[in-house]
Amino acid sequence: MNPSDIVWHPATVDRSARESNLGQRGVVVWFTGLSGCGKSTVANELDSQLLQLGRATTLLDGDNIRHGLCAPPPALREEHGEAFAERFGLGFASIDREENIRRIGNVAALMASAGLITLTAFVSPYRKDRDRVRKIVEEAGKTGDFIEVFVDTPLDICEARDPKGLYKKARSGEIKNFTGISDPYEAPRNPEIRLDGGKATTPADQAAEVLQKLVEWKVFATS
Ligand SMILES: Nc1ncnc2c1ncn2[C@@H]1O[C@H](COP(=O)(O)OS(=O)(=O)O)[C@@H](OP(=O)(O)O)[C@H]1O
Ligand SMILES: Nc1ncnc2c1ncn2[C@@H]1O[C@H](COP(=O)(O)OP(=O)(O)O)[C@@H](O)[C@H]1O
Repeated sequence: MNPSDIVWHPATVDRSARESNLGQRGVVVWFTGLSGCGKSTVANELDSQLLQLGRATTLLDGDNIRHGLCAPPPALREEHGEAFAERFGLGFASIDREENIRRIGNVAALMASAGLITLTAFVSPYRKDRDRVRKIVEEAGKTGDFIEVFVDTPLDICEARDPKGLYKKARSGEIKNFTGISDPYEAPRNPEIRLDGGKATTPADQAAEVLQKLVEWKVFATS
């Protein structure tokens, strides 16, 4: 197949019309960090705070997306067969994570193009993968549309929390390629926002810190 046979069709209703209808800019707020660092909790809290302010949002959470769009091979086998499951199912090898983030990065960019404040919560451990999403989102919109939020909670705190018992399994070798234990986490060098999970702050305060930046950066105005 020749890629040039697939031709972009310009939309009749453009992004700026959608954004002005909603009274906000479409952006991607990309939470990244170790398992258990607080990504989902803070992103959900931010989602609630934004809803209270009447903002149009959506939230894409790694755990949930891996139940559908990025399901693992065993979840696809019965419905689609072995070959399909092996080809399209995703685990946690670096190439699988790359495809996970590529798929979800494109989905997030589409949602931001629809004018939504798009919150995402993925471990997304590789800098290159996150930087690719930044590029996709900014090419679909403009510089400033991708807001990387590093939830910087030390590994020992994440491991002590271990809400799903995954660190315990990773330590015993039952789970392979576990981020922070047997797989790398490449911390962002210049995130737009860094939340210090090493100090005693509530998820509500952390979410409020992000919210304040969104207002400061004129994603929307508060009345
Ligand atoms: N090997 C390994 N490494 C990291 N995480 C693992 C692994 N196996 C399962 N889990 C669970 O899957 C959640 C991470 O999924 P993501 O899609 O966010 O991962 S990634 O961005 O593709 O790296 C992650 O969710 P969170 O704990 O919410 O971060 C874990 O619950
Ligand atoms: N700021 C915080 N202070 C204390 N505990 C927190 C904080 N943020 C999250 N938690 C707790 O840490 C655990 C892991 O949070 P979660 O949002 O599931 O992390 P992640 O999505 O990064 O895996 C949960 O039990 C949650 O209640």
